Order: sequence, then C-alpha cells, then structure tokens
Amino acid sequence: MDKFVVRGGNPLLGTIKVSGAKNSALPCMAAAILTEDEVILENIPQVRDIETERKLLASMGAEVELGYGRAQHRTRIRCAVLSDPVAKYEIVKTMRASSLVLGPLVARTGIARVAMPGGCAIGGRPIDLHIKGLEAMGATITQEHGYLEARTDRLKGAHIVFDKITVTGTEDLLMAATLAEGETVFENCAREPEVTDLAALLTAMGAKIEGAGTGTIHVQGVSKLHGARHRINPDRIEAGTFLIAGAITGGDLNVDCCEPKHLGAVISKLEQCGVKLDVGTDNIRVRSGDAAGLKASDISTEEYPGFPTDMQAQFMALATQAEGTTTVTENIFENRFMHVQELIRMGANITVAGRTATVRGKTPLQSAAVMCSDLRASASLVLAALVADGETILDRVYHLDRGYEHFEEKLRGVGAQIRRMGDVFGKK
Ligand SMILES: CC(=O)N[C@H]1[C@@H](OP(=O)(O)OP(=O)(O)OC[C@H]2O[C@@H](n3ccc(=O)[nH]c3=O)[C@H](O)[C@@H]2O)O[C@H](CO)[C@@H](O)[C@@H]1O
Ligand SMILES: C=C(OP(=O)(O)O)C(=O)O
Repeated sequence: MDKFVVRGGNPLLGTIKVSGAKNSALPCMAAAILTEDEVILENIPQVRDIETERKLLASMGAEVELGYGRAQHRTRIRCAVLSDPVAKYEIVKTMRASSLVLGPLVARTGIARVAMPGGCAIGGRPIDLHIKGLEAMGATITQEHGYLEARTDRLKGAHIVFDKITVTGTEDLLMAATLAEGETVFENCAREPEVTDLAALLTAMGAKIEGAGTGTIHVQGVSKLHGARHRINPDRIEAGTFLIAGAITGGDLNVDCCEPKHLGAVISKLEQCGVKLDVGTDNIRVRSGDAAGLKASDISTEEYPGFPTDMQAQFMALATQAEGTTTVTENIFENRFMHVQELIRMGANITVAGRTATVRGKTPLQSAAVMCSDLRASASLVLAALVADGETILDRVYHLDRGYEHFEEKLRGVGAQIRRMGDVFGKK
C-alpha cells in the first residue's frame, strides 16, 4: 500500500496546473450510456476513479479508451451495445459515484441492475432520492441481494421536487429525463458547476435542457441522443487545495488553468483569513509571503455557491496555522471530521462537538505517522505535513489517488519535499 513521505518547511513557489474535474468527468462518462454514438471527452483527469468508471462501463459492454494517441487526457467512449446493463458490486464498492449509471442505463435500455453503494467514511450516503425520482418517472424499482433493479418501457416526464439538494441525484435524474417521454421539471436542484458541465455535454448530444445551474431545471425528452465532443471543466477542489498549499507554506504560487468563477466562496474566505490573492481569468496567484499573517475566520459548509464540503478538511489544516479560534461547521455529511484526530496527532488543537469543530491556532505542527481516511482528509494531511517540523508519513494514500492527478509530482514541481513509497499508482 502506497505511502507519502513529506518533509515540511518549504514555501511553494512557481506555477502549478489544475487538471479536469473528476466530479464532472464521472457524470459525463456516464452520459455516454445515453447514445449508441461516440462521445469524446477532453481534459479527463488521470485518477483512480476515472479508471474505475472505465472498468464499470467496459463491464457493461461499452468500448472505452482512456487517453489515446498523444492525448493522455482524452477519452473515447462508445456504448453501441450494452450487453450487460449491470453495475457489479466489485466495482461499485470502490467508487460512490457508480450510482450515476442508474438513470442513464434505465433510460437507454429499459433495465438497470446497480449494486447498492455502501456507507463510506464521510457518512451514510443513501440514494433514496435517485430512486424516488426514477419511480416518479414511471420506473419500477425492486431491491434484492444488495442490488437495485429498475425497469420501464420508457420513462415519462414528471414534476420532481428534491427533498434535499443532491449533486449526483440531480445529475442521475437529469440524464434519465433527456430520453423520457415529455417534459420533466426538477425543483430544488443542485447548482454545482459539475451539473452545468454535464448539462452542456447533454445539450451537445441533442438534449433539450433549460435552467441548469439554477434551482429549477426543465427537460424536454427526446427519443434519441447523438455523439458529441466536450471539454471537462477545471477541478475547482484541486484548485482550492493548491491555493491553501500556497497560503499555508507562505509561498508565491500561481494556480493555473483553473476557473476562478467557480471558486467564489473559497476565494472570499481565504481573503478573510488574510491570504493575498491575484485573481486572473484562468489563474489565481496566492502570495502569502508570510504565513504568520494568517487570521482565523469561521466556515460553514453549504451547497454551491456556498463553501464546499470538499474543501472543509483542507481549510481545517490552514486554520491550525491561523491566529485565533476558527469554527468549522460541516452541514452536508454527518461524519466528515475523520482528519481531526490525525491533525491532533500532529499537534493541532481541535475539539469537535456534533457538526462543529473548533480549531485554536496557531499551533506548531510536528511530523507523525498518520492515516488517510478519505479523499479530502488525505489532502488535508498533506497540507499539514508541508508545514510540520520533520518527516510525516501518510499511510493509505490510495484514498487521495481517487481524485488528485499526480498530486505529489505537481507539488514537487513547486518545491515541496514529498515522495511516494510503495507500489507506484497505476503500475500494480
Ligand atoms: C462524485 C461527486 O460528484 N461527488 C460529490 C457529490 O457527492 P453526492 O452527490 O454523493 O452528494 P449529495 O449532494 O448527493 O449529498 C448531499 C447530502 O444529501 C444526502 N442524500 C443524497 C442523495 C440521496 O438520495 N439522499 C440523501 O439523503 C447525502 O447523504 C448528503 O447528506 O456532492 C458532494 C456534496 O457537494 C461532494 O462532497 C462529492 O464530492
Ligand atoms: C467525496 C468526494 O467524492 P465521492 O463523492 O466520489 O466520494 C470528493 O470528491 O470529495
């Protein structure tokens, strides 16, 4: 099992490039199920979840080529025949986003069997809203031996009000609605840029969608979709993680190839913490110069455009280095504080009561052996290790490999002392 060894103390200097967003790429790959034609996606990140999705689609009979010719970040998918419309547990268990194939599969083939995703480190993560929505569109759903089976002759348009805002729930049902008969109106939708990115691909495939990126989406179903080519948005969470890496190390870092418009809440919070940012059209320069100037500022996670839950753990690492008391309230997932105990092992002063963590700073961090528990918790521990005194060893970095492309190589390129020990990702 791979580990990272990180020696703290270096300010990060130079330019670091942001990859495509895994959370856009995953639904866009699933959208290829909706057509017999070829879908070409550009700016696909080379991360483990994308390889898992490739396996998932291939196991159903799709032809999927990840990176071809010299275009390492391009993917070609053709779902001409879906001989086995089943998402098997062996694949689903390693990636929560597998539930994204449920809607497109039942819409295209009239039948889908998808293994129920289990709970994960950050919370229970039910998919009841996906099921409820598909039932409202006329699908019959049964559950047996850990699998959901959805069947329909053809989905029908419906009026669906989400009880709770759900990102992949909005994406899953949006895909299903594109091939349904008649109009579907969704209310209380997720407004995340990843939903808008997916809607742009679906529109390029011939879908009739209005309102993506707002709380209400209208879809006029069509009988067939065609192939398309689409470029995936930059990863706003990777970009935010690098901004914090620059700020926490007192560096001068140009975070390039990002979309600052998607980072409003993160930018404004970092500025409230005293971080100096120069925001360009597709880059942000973080110029802290002196990490000693960081001040505490509270965060509370919310759906987009609020402060993202996927940046909470990384922000907590920064809060350990800010002067004063920071409260961090996690409103989206019930158990997303797994990084706290590990940060405490490194010398942080953090207490947790219910959904709120209180961080008292600034505390010097020391190296330790720590354990990654989920994707963003892993990033938080790397950030802490970059300013810790001595050599930190992070175990279970396979969590991080799910969603960050060549993380250690990118950080090394701007002066971090970080190396991987164990089997090299992708060569096992
Ligand atoms: C692949 C992907 O895009 N993952 C992102 C997506 O996850 P994901 O789409 O799984 O997260 P959701 O937006 O669905 O979850 C939000 C909340 O709704 C609850 N819920 C969700 C669905 C449902 O059927 N029933 C239900 O109760 C969840 O338990 C959670 O408390 O959005 C999250 C919230 O921004 C991010 O942290 C994840 O990185
Ligand atoms: C929680 C995340 O991903 P997933 O929904 O795939 O678990 C994430 O990207 O931070």
